[in-house]
Amino acid sequence: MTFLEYAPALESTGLLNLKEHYGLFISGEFVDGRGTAFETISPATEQTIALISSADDADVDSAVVAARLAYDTVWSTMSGRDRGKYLFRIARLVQERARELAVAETLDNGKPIRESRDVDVPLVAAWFFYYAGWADKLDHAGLGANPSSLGVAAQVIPWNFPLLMLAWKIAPALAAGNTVVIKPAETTSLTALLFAEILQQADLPAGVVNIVTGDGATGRALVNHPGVNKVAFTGSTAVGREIARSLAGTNKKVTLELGGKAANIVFDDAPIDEAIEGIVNGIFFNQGQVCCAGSRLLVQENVHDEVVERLKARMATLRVGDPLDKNTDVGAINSAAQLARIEALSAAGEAEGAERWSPPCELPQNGFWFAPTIFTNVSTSHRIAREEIFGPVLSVLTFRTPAEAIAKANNTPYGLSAGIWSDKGSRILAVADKLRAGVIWANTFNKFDPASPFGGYKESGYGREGGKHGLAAYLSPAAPILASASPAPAAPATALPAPALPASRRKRVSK
Ligand SMILES: NC(=O)C1=CN([C@@H]2O[C@H](COP(=O)(O)OP(=O)(O)OC[C@H]3O[C@@H](n4cnc5c(N)ncnc54)[C@H](O)[C@@H]3O)[C@@H](O)[C@H]2O)C=CC1
Ligand code: BAL
Repeated sequence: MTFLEYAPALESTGLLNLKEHYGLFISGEFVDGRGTAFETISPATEQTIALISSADDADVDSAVVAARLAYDTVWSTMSGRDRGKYLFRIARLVQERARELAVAETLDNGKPIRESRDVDVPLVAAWFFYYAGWADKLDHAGLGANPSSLGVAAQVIPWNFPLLMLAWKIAPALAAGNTVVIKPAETTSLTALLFAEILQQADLPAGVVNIVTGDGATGRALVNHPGVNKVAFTGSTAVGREIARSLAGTNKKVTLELGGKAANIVFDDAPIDEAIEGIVNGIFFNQGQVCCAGSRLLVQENVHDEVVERLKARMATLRVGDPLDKNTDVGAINSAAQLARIEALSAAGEAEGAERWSPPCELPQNGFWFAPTIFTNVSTSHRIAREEIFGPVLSVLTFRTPAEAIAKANNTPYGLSAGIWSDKGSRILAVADKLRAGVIWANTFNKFDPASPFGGYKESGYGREGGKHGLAAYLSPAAPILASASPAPAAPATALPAPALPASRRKRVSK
């Protein structure tokens, strides 16, 4: 079924006016890609929404050339204050088109509309507002006076938060004075292309942001393009590792935000009602397709039975189904491939002896669905306790002492996030101090704020996004010019004048 046949069902929303075919966004215009176009479908129905262009190597090259030209001629020479005005304008336009963006995101990704509407899209606007404020304050980014932008940033993003990850990448890059070529994930390119329309509405100078759609081959061509100065990637640890390897020995600055296997630690003195909500939010938000999901529940042994019983009762209230229904709690899995991964790991959990439970729920016939699932009797050696499932599947382990909780929480190759639930602030601080995780929530989970740095240790990647750390990832310190004790030799009379450098790249002479 084509989108046009499917469209009447959406007309009731009165919001979406999608095209049948979306091109690449290069130098401020939509252009056809030279690769083979592909369909983007609704994971909740498997119906086609639109046809998306695919960028080949030549298209990627055009996008990088456009970004370089915009960097050299417009963006790196513009004042921070003026760059900030564009970011503010983008944030306002995101707010104006918020309902449309939320519906499109839910349609293309499968996440509940309640999340797109109340979390993803408001945070997108918040990210642009936040970094708009930074654009004329780069001297305070922690890199000394007059830090310089890097040049062209290549950004590759995943499908779990399509528009939000785009904002996490583009907003700090632009605020710092870089230009961008970004590649959305192949299953969720739609909202990036609606965002391109917003860039046109905002009159952002051509080439400052370019969007190339396609699969992993497009991403590979982009990150390896010699005209790129900075690479920012969010996605699987396997691809992150490949990117790190392929960029070793180049002078590209790299940030990688990869997988996770977060421990959500519940002590026996925790506020249990709040903890149950935090556990549910930690693993069922966005169907658990979240790199920082609280996928391992570590619960103190003496409250294990009570917590599991209350958790199951709460899970039985979750509504699974149509993501466009505002009462839905758990939507569709993003793709058939992701569903297959979740099913395979869950089957491995059962085969290894863990006890599996899901509330009774009727799943839709078409589309990609997985019921909220909890595994008890899990041991640390089980695959479901070690590997990222990236689905609505919780593995429950127990501990007796804080030391055991810390040891189990850190017993993972990942180090992205963790949660601690306890009534005692001193205990929370003492445990947090020993957890090897980049983000630690206390008596809450899955809270995001643009001012707060986000990123991991170990196989969860390196670098931080958000806050001034996220800004610094797109800057380099001004090169110091050392004052000489003896006077500098006079320039020969015939010397040519030095070429004028853009203001942001001029070096400061130390006093
Ligand atoms: N950290 C996170 O937020 C995410 C983690 N994942 C994890 O990865 C698993 C697999 O999901 P996938 O969609 O296959 O992730 P992936 O890492 O293959 O895809 C993420 C992005 O990277 C691009 N890509 C793929 N290969 C590339 C390459 N060689 N060079 C440059 N870009 C490339 C993709 O087109 C997509 O835009 C999931 O089950 C989950 O465990 C997936 C998505 C997001
Ligand atoms: N990649 C940042 C949001 C998440 O998946 O946890």
